[in-house]
Amino acid sequence: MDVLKVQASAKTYPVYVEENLRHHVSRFLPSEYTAILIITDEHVSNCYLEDVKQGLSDHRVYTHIIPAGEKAKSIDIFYEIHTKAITCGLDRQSLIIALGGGVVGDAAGFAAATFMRGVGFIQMPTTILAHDSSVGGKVAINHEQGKNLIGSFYPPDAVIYDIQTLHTLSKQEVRSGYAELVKEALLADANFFQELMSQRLSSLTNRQLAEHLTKGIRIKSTIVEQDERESSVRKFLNLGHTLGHALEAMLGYGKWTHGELVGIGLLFAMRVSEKEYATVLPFEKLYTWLKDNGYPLKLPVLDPHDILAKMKLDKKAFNAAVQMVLLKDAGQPEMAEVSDAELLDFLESFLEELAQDYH
Ligand SMILES: NC(=O)c1ccc[n+]([C@@H]2O[C@H](COP(=O)([O-])OP(=O)(O)OC[C@H]3O[C@@H](n4cnc5c(N)ncnc54)[C@H](O)[C@@H]3O)[C@@H](O)[C@H]2O)c1
Ligand SMILES: O=C(O)C(=O)C[C@@H](O)[C@H](O)[C@H](O)COP(=O)(O)O
Ligand SMILES: [Zn+2]
Repeated sequence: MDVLKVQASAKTYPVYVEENLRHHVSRFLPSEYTAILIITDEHVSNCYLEDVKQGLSDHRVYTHIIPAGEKAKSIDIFYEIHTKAITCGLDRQSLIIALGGGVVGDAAGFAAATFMRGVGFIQMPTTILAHDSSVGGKVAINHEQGKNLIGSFYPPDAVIYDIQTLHTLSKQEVRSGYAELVKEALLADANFFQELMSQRLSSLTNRQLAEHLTKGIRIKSTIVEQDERESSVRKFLNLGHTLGHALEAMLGYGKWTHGELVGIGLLFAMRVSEKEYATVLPFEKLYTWLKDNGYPLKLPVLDPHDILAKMKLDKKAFNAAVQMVLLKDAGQPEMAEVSDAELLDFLESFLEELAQDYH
């Protein structure tokens, strides 16, 4: 089995990646817990909750099912998880397991970080995208006005990634997850980027998927180990997110997937980079790959001023100035401050380019 180790300041935690792990979770628990509360969503619970519970039959186990989708990263659901934890009698030696995609991981993780000021937490990702969200310790819920504005850094005790669960994902969710893999490739591994650009998502084999996920997790863990709390290089993992997050908040949480909008954000970051560094990036290659693989690229009509206002809520902003992750080349990210006037120009021409369908 592939077992990676991630070194955080508070602990080193294992990331297990293999098929069928959900049936044997007890084997992978890193310590004794007094009780376990599994948080999952309404889709994942139908497919996998029973399997996980059976593998934990030697423990006192409770479950709580939250709505599927981005709307569950809300203060109401967060409060609901706390209420459930209190009702079930969880104590400081108890464990919260997040069984699901990034939404469950982020919301349950933030509840675990705050319940009694922190209880045990294990990530059991069930989406491709969650190879990214389950590693690194970022946990959060959304504010109506902006993504992940209420959150914490709270590394898990372990990540148990049963990649057999990925077989039930919809095509849209496969696309969403691959956008984060493309982001990681663009940041750190130009060969991996080329490999992904020659991959049709509809013809992925299990082996290819496992290899891509392992490469993505390695890139992510290498970065977060250097800068857990995002004071320097971790900012690079936000490539494509300054615009992506702004659009998620503007278009209504959950209408588009996180990865779909990160895909558009990557294109925008490339265009800004090309202008800032007078360079040529593989914009056309990425655009064509996104299009060929069915990513939606047509945005509704949006006012660049409104987008800019949302971009300023980005957590990387400094003194009200937008800081973007740009690329000097594939594998060479840089942070740069981009002025409001420049951004308005870039946004206007980018939105026009997308509206004209580029080709
Ligand atoms: N914390 C981080 O570092 C980090 C990193 C990247 C993204 N995120 C966050 O992750 C979230 C997106 O995560 P996501 O894309 O996993 O979305 P998600 O959790 O909403 O899952 C997507 C959909 O797939 C369903 N689903 C999940 N697993 C399934 C399975 N195995 N089979 C069938 N259906 C399944 C879910 O019910 C949901 O409807 C966003 O909120 C984003 O901000 C966080
Ligand atoms: O782990 C990170 O750091 C990331 O930026 C990964 C992103 O893919 C992820 O979407 C993250 O939640 C964004 O963080 P935020 O701090 O911009 O909310
Ligand atoms: Zn992301």
